Amino acid sequence: MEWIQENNRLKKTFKFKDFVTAFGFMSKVALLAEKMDHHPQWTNVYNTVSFELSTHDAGDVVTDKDHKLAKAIDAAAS
Ligand SMILES: C[C@H](O)[C@H](O)[C@H]1CNC2=NC(N)=NC(=O)C2=N1
Repeated sequence: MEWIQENNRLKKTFKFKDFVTAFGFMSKVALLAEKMDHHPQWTNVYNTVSFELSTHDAGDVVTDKDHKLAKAIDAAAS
């Protein structure tokens, strides 16, 4: 699955083999989000992590910052 843009959100869901692997990925994303000063809206259920990215400061729309974070998230997952 790729990132899809709908309702002013950039969305993607990642599935891992188990919770520990999913949480390891989330730890990486937390650090890179902090470094980028751009933070995802996300949910985690067991081995699944879902993102809905938008830029609150820009009025909750998708900006270049979200596209950059999406790329970094993909890199963290691979
Ligand atoms: C003060 C701080 O730089 C801002 O509040 C940053 C933090 N992280 C953020 N994350 C997201 N997703 N959108 C923002 O507008 C945003 N703003």
